[in-house]
Amino acid sequence: MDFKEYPDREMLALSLADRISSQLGQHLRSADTASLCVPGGTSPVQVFDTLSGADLDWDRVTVFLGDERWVDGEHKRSNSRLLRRHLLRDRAAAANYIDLYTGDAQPEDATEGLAEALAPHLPVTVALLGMGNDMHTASLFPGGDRLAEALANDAPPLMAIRADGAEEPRITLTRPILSQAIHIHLLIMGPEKREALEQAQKLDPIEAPIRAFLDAATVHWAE
Ligand SMILES: O=C(O)[C@H](O)[C@@H](O)[C@H](O)[C@H](O)COP(=O)(O)O
Repeated sequence: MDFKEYPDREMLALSLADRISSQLGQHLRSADTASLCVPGGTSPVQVFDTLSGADLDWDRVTVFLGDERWVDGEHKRSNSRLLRRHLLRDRAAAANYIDLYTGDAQPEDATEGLAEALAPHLPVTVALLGMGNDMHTASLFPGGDRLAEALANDAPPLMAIRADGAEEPRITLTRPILSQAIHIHLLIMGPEKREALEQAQKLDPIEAPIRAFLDAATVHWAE
């Protein structure tokens, strides 16, 4: 695990957005397309705002979330809503966006179709992850009803998951898809998350799902 500490959140956002756009740009030098998987939640807003203005061939980049809350795209808890407001605008408005919320009654109904839609964009070029204080990442929650299946090496690319820590049913990319990303970044801010990260390093993924990605990740932290 590579740990980077920044003097403040603004520096973190600028530097991480620059790193992500450089890695996508570098990939596009030798490939026709690139893919970017991003988290929802609240932490990535500043990174998204900066990244949306990056000078990239965005029309060759496919963007999707690592997980989505099973709510309508206009709901205030929708991660897609956050993305449309902060990432998929300015230059990044030209990106190809795969929305994980399909409008199906249950996330289970959407997993197969989405797996087909994502397949041409794998492996993920850059995966940006977030983490909750309970050490979940994407919607891989400790105690999640299908967590063990989602962490297995043979997990399907996406799964529906329900957990006490999640307010609504979720759809999430699973361990194999996220861990096979070419570049993995973890964005965390504040002392509680730093403590949670230290704790996670001592635990198994079934107790601390973020643990499954730490060896390959660059962690970006600011107070
Ligand atoms: O939909 C979600 O909730 C996420 O994708 C989730 O994995 C998130 O990244 C963490 O919960 C951190 O969230 P915060 O940035 O809000 O702390």
